[in-house]
Amino acid sequence: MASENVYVEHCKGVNGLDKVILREIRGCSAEVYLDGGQVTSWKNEFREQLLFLSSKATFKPPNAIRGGIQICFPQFGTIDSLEQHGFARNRLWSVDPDPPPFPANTSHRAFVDLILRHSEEEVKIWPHRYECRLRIALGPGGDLMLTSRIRNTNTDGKSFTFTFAYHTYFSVTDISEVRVEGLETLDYLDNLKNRERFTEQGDALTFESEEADFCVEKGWTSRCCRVEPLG
Ligand SMILES: O=P(O)(O)OC[C@H]1O[C@@H](O)[C@H](O)[C@@H](O)[C@@H]1O
Repeated sequence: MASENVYVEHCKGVNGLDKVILREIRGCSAEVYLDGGQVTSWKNEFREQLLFLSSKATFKPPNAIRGGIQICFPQFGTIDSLEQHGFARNRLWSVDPDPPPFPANTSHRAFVDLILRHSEEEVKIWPHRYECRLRIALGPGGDLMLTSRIRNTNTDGKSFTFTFAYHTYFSVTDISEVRVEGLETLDYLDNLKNRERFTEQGDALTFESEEADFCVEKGWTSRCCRVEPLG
């Protein structure tokens, strides 16, 4: 094991890409690729996989890894002129060797802090300098926490706007049993119907088939949902 402790292991994953494995004593774990700063696996104490990772995921940078939790920054979806979901998911993040400590009252030992900074090449397509920090922590009970912080490092004091998303692919065995609560009665844009606007009328979002792709709008945030068959 090429690791420094049992909670955090730095090793190589598919195609020799750098990967970090987080483990907690009850058996839960998470895997994070530095490519995309992406969580690709999250298992509970029974070693059950909670995230979906496509069998078609190529693990060939700079292509985004299809599945897990993709980081969409500085643009979510096609809201603006950049490529869909921005470029952070195509970039190689680095590990912060000296991360700020957790607040004293927590007992987190399985965590990794990642950093992504602008590249001069990127500034040509998105003219801003930034530092994006992402802390991925696996709690003692197996809960997974992602905390992100974006810092504007433009030297000319220019502000910028961005959109951000944790684009999460959950693994579900029977889509007809899934209910998403808290978003009902909101408008949604159906991507399978040319982004036509509808209002969900039920007491929860449910899915009638494995073909669904929509974006729910709530205030200044939007949540997208796409259902695809395993594979
Ligand atoms: O294929 P991409 O760029 O990784 O995007 C994945 C999905 O992202 C979702 O946000 C969209 O609603 C889907 O339409 C899209 O397929």
